[in-house]
Amino acid sequence: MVSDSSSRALTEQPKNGTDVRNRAGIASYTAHWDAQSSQDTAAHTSRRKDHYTDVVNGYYDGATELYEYGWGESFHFCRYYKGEPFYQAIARHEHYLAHMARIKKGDKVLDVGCGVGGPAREIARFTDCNIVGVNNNEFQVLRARKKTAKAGLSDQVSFVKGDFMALVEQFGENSFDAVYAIEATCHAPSWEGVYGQIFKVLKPGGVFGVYEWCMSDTFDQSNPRHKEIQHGIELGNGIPEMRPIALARDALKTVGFEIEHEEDLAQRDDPVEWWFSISGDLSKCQSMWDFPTLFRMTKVGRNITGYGVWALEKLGLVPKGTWDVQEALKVAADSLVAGAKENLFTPMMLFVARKPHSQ
Ligand SMILES: CC(C)=CCC[C@@H](C)[C@H]1CC[C@H]2C3=C(CC[C@]12C)[C@@]1(C)CC[C@H](O)C[C@@H]1CC3
Repeated sequence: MVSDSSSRALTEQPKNGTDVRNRAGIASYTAHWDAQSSQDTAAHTSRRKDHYTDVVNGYYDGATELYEYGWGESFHFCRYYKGEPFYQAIARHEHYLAHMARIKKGDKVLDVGCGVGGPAREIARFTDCNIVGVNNNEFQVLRARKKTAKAGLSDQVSFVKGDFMALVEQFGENSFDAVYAIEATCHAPSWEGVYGQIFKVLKPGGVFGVYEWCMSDTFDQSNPRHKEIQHGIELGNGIPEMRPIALARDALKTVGFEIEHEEDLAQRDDPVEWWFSISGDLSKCQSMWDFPTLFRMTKVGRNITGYGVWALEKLGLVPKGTWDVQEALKVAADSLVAGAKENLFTPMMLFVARKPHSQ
């Protein structure tokens, strides 16, 4: 059973016609970091973790429409096979997680940090399960509900505005057959905090599957180049603190999970790298349908988007600060590609973890 508070949230009516975004939050988003990675200290990190809701909401209030424009409705990366079109690969990555988390027909599943619901809709169709998506960004929750209604899936997939650091309060203990998170729990101030909540809302014997964003084992905080890449990934992606793989593994174990499988999917010997679609290299285009997605990341494509956002902001058609977030997204793309090439970062550290039956 879900708790009263979540039932209330599930029946909340969208505020039609109202822009729920926090404009001041968007305008001040980049101020959570010192612009120079060398000057961004432990005190900055600690402040971002204390104010993670403002950091993450400031980012997504500004970035969501840009994401949809540049990437679609599933806000994550994926592996690619040769000749595989972009959206097919994105969906396959979601199917793979559903398969690894053993999600089956009729299961009650929680999607932690569900974005605008692209993965939830796809996994619901793929497995015939029922999904609740939780997300602390109201703008995304409203968009997720709208898109889901349009897809005719509202009976199967619903969305709750809520904090992933307080899932028990929202849903009650032992509520879900399975939980998954796709490139979302890196926004949490601590992995122990969010994984601990996930552990509690899972039924005993239930599985948690996650694609985690991590710095790799070769990452060295004291190396200025590594720190520069880490800083760019944080600032460009609304992440209070980028942490190493070992910390995610330890956090899962500390809160009580048994890790059944782990694999950094970025380390597979893929002929098409996961980061090709943000590299701006048109020669890597896998299908003609992917041309628009790839073109947006070329120098010309980036400039067109940049001027477009600048003009929209001047005309008051997008909130003030959206241009800054768009600039931060360029930093994101460059830092992610650098992190991948230098083997310092993965967006697809897969963990499949089970809550013991005895709990
Ligand atoms: C932030 C986290 C944890 C996950 C999101 C991963 C990706 C979906 C995004 C990471 C960088 C983003 C960029 C864009 C779309 C979404 C990402 C790939 C753009 C392509 C959106 C359009 C802009 O003009 C350029 C962006 C570059 C970065």
